Amino acid sequence: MKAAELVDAGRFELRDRERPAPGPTDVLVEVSDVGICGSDVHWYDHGRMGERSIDEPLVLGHESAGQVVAVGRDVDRVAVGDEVAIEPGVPCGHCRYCRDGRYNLCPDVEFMATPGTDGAFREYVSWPAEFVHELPPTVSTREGALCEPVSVGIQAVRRADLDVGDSVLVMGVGPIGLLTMDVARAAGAATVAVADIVPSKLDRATDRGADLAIDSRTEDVGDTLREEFDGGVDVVIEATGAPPAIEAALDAPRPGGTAVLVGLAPGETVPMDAFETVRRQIDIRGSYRFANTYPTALSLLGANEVDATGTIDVEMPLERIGDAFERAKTPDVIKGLLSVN
Ligand SMILES: NC(=O)c1ccc[n+]([C@@H]2O[C@H](COP(=O)([O-])OP(=O)(O)OC[C@H]3O[C@@H](n4cnc5c(N)ncnc54)[C@H](O)[C@@H]3O)[C@@H](O)[C@H]2O)c1
Ligand SMILES: C[C@@H](O)[C@H](N)C(=O)O
Repeated sequence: MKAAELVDAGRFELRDRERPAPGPTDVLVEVSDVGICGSDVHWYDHGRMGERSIDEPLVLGHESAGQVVAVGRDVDRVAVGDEVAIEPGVPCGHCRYCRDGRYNLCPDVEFMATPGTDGAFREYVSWPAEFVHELPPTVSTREGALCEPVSVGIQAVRRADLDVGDSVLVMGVGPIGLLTMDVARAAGAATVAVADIVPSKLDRATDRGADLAIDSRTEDVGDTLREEFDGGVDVVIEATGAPPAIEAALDAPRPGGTAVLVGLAPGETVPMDAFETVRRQIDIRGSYRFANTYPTALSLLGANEVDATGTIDVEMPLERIGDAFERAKTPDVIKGLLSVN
């Protein structure tokens, strides 16, 4: 089979590899679509992520879907011919976090496209059957691949304890922010505001139904929201990872409101007005990856509550992976997708 290996920063090579054989509890998936995530682009640009580097060639891609072409002898959840979304993180299954259902916090999770666990930019993936999810007939494999970023949004909205009728600010409308906006709406948000520093992104969010778009280069997000929403919004979801935006996000909830931090800012510290956080009794919560979200993502996609394919701006075959990554890096592009088979 063909596999796109990242062999060095900025350099993919398409190589022949042995097609994997599924173990007794695995399925073999013929991969059809794989999204390009910001973390893939980071690996591509730098060849490393924090302390970890690509000492061996690494196959990127953790937003994937395809068709089951073989199943292990103990598998009965899915069958040959089923189209499935592949959930990229396989936790240990027995630590305290796995046991209480928060398997996104498992310290021994094997997550696709990180050193030691190849991702899905290849023709076939063998994966535990427990972590593939059959697509309903109304969900395409292109949408199935994007269950992953939709899941990040579902996790964030759940962490926010968002209530019907809430007002929400989504800070940053890249793929995670845009999809989170849809999920928040589906969860009952009455009003969704967005903030970004790129006008085309704000326009895109407005086209997708944002009620208020704030250019945070020229406006103070907290002040604008306090004015528009009688003291601030109920829920803020931070989806930039940019320290100034995180700082602004912490200032935006109304008294008694919640700020959920999704954006990753490795190694950064962000000032927080501790007095105001206490006085306004703000809940600040982190939201990391996702657990038990794929069935919900599939329901939302099947019901057209989330427009995942509307985020795809660049679509290329696996052979053009380098071009696709270069295009995915440009600020006007929301999501890149590679067609594999
Ligand atoms: N917590 C998790 O599990 C998880 C999962 C996936 C992604 N992430 C993180 O979420 C963040 C968003 O992911 P993405 O793929 O959408 O990223 P992205 O870079 O495509 O989008 C970020 C958006 O934030 C905007 N932005 C940047 N600086 C800003 C500022 N100062 N004020 C307002 N807007 C600003 C950008 O213009 C862009 O539209 C990233 O930090 C990513 O690493 C976290
Ligand atoms: C969750 C996933 O999308 C994120 N990029 C990660 O690697 O953690």
